[in-house]
Amino acid sequence: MRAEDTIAALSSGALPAGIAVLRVSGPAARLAMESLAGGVPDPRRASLRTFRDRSGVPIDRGLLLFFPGPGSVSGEDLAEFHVHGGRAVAAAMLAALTGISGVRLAEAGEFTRRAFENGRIDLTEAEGLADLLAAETEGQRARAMAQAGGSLRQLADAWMARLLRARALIEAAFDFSDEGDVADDVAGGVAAEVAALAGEMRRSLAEARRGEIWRDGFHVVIAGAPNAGKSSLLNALAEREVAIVSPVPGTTRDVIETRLDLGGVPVRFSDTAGLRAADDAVEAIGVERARAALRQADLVLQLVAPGEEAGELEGEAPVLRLRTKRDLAPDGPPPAGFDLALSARTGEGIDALVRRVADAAREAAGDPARAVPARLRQREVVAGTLAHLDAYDPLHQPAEVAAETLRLAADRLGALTGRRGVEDLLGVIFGEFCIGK
Ligand SMILES: Nc1nc2c(c(=O)[nH]1)N(C=O)[C@@H](CNc1ccc(C(=O)N[C@@H](CCC(=O)O)C(=O)O)cc1)CN2
Ligand SMILES: Nc1nc2c(ncn2[C@@H]2O[C@H](COP(=O)(O)OP(=O)(O)OP(=O)(O)O)[C@@H](O)[C@H]2O)c(=O)[nH]1
Ligand SMILES: [Mg+2]
Repeated sequence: MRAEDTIAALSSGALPAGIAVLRVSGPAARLAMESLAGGVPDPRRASLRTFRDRSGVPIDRGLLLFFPGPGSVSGEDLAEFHVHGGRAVAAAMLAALTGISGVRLAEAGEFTRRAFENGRIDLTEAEGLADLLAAETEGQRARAMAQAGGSLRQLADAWMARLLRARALIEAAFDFSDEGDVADDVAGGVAAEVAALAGEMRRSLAEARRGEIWRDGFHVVIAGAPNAGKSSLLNALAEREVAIVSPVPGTTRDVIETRLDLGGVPVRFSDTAGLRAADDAVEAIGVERARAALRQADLVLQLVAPGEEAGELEGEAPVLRLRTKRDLAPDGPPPAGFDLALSARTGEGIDALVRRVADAAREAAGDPARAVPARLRQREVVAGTLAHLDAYDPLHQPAEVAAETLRLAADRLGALTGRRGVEDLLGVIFGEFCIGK
């Protein structure tokens, strides 16, 4: 990537569409506007123009916007061509734009990458933008919007400020001491502050699963003996035939997943193979997968058919015990030892179950706007910083070693916002975007 390149792309979605937006960012953006529209409009004012190819033949009539750098979203001169959203229109516009010397097609995420490289946004905000584009539920949108707006950056900046202050105190005490030593009272005060900061980071990491739930979904695993009615329940929840249902025990082998939006929280339901000592080799693999799913679950629905006993389950997730096929004994008393009775056939109890799961998911996910290091990348940075902070022991370490430990911690923490040590990761982070973003 070269910053002197000007990049162009279709930034709006699949064609055909009502309108297509083509964006051009970089030093040749003005030239592009002059070449296609015959001039540069006033900044940030929509202007109706005829766009022409290099021979002067009209391509379309549309709106042109100019966002001068460095105040634009990318931090560079940025032009937007809003045209009719036909395939041939967009293709002709892109051909005309890339025909201009110095203008080429953008790669995935390259506009956002430039915003990062020009200091308009930090890495956590770029990751928040990626989440915003991927958001499917209301809670996901709210969470991503907060992070794109800087919630996690502010947390990272506050941590960094405390760390830098601790370093400054140590370095100053260093400079003023005769023996190159740090007085015990200064060292002790800094150690207390570093321990407090480490405690806060540890609590934040402990909440990381909440952020992951907003991003990936609250994971509900449907488990139980063969024929308990697991796949029937999955289909009832999904309101379509996702999984094969049959009277043959051992029908399901793969883990079959369906995603629902429950009150704004993304929830993943996994139907699994019936748990038993399987003779069939393929079924045994399925049972192993079911066990693995149980270990990953946030909540387990343990299904038990009438006349059967609830067995022991693997994993540590909370369990809701459900008596299935309620229609076979509709007038019996509520079964003892069960949270709910339901019937996939009549639908009885399904709404109550959905409410229970939605409450559990909401409770586990917490406040969507709360800033937590949710992504693996973010968690690794915080855990790595924490490892340095935990190693800090100025009362027992030589002063230079202690000071170096804090320097390493700050270096590591800098990677959270991307100010340091992230060069090799940039391709991974921005490659996740679509072209035109
Ligand atoms: N057409 C279009 N819609 C869009 C975007 C865009 O780039 N183009 N956005 C892209 O993601 C989002 C909006 N975000 C934007 C943020 C800042 C500026 C901007 O030009 N800021 C200038 C001027 C501010 C002002 O006039 O108050 C600045 O910061 O100096 C534009 C869009 C969503 N919708
Ligand atoms: N009467 C009645 N039958 C049901 C109900 N739910 C499931 N069944 C029947 O029970 C049998 C097994 O249902 P499945 O949903 O395939 O059971 P499963 O737990 O997925 O079974 P495996 O995949 O083999 O572990 C099928 O014949 C279903 O039609 C129900 O609510 N009422
Ligand atoms: Mg099944």
